[in-house]
Amino acid sequence: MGSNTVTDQVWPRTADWAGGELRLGGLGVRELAAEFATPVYVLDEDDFRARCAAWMGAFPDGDVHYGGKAFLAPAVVGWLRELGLSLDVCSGGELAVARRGGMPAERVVFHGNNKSVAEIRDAVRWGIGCIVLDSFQELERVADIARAFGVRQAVMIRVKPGVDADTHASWATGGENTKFGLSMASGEAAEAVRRVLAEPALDLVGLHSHIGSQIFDLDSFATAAHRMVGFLREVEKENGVTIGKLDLGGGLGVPYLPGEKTAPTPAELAEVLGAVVPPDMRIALEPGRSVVGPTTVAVYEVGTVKGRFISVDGGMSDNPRPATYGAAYTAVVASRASDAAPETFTIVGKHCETGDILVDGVDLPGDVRPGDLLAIPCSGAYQRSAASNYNLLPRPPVVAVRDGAARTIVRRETEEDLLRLYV
Ligand SMILES: Cc1ncc(COP(=O)(O)O)c(C=O)c1O
Ligand SMILES: N[C@@H](CCCC[NH3+])C(=O)O
Repeated sequence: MGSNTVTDQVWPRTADWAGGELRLGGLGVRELAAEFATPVYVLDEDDFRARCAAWMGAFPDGDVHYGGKAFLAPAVVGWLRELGLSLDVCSGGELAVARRGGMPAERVVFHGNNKSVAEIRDAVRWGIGCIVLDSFQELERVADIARAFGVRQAVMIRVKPGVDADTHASWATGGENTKFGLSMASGEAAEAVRRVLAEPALDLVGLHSHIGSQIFDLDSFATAAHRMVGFLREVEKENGVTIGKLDLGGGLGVPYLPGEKTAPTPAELAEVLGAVVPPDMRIALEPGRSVVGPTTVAVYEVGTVKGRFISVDGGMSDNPRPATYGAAYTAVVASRASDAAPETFTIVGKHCETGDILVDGVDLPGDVRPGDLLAIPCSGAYQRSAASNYNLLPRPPVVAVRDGAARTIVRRETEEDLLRLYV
């Protein structure tokens, strides 16, 4: 463990080491921690932009909608806008951030299995590009609201393609046994197509499916695409219409651990889909994790070392993934070099639960001590966006680094923020 190396795929593009210190975007973590305090999420903006560009390059004739649920901030919306991506939102809150970030309404798609009437009204009033219908009740609601505003609302229908992708059960959404979408197999989805086509206030622009998240197997995407293409052609024929767009959702996985299998690239996904989807069908994709996950490094300060337990200044409130899903991470001592022999440690947070573990077993220099900075890579997706105030910890900031400059894009919560809701 003499000198750290950043040769592995889990680190963002601009990560490097100087004298045992991790540098991101040209800035050392010690300097970042001194300026922004810890815990802090450091986002490599060049890496984010490069990942967006890779998606755009892989689907030059399609649409890339960033899955905002993975991580969203007005600054991120600005980058997406500039780079030509569209944006998926799944709540009124995400919609508000899209708006704050200046995303044109027509480039925003609204998802969710239970959008409220208020959310739908707000979206339609704003002129949202598309609403993805998830149930018959919602179909009626959106039609009523569009009629009331005197507009014809563009919609897609979310279809269950009947594909059980190989991933954590909580993240698999393409099978019959999921709350999302309408079943292709039972005829529900075909009935939804008929009802939308019969409704003058709705404009059916495409069909949508999303088989789940953190998926490495491109065959699952191919199978879903194959079923969706077949279904789309079938309903086109039955109804004598053309449905231009096939939105195949997000879900491409990323490696969290050194040496883990590499993730398929957007280009590889495009190649697989290109063999299944006819060229006259416009493809849309909704990558979230594969855009933002690897861009961000979580930096914590060690507070205590007790036997094999290293306690840091965050925990399950800023990263609920290990406690919720048993998600595995790696970590390094990022603030100094050490020649001490490695020992296996468990990195824990400061919450009142034994399950408050961030990294369950990682080799670190045996002389790790209070004041050291630990860096956990691949911390960009479903962490800050899923953070809570459990035990009334303020949620950490997200700092974007680029070319030797750092700027806060989400600030740290303060005690005042925590107290503001109490009446
Ligand atoms: C409809 C939809 N689109 C896109 C995504 C983004 O998925 P991921 O972050 O796995 O790419 C999700 C989340 O799984 C989703 O539910
Ligand atoms: N929250 C999950 C992903 C959920 C996918 C959202 N549609 C995770 O941490 O990996």
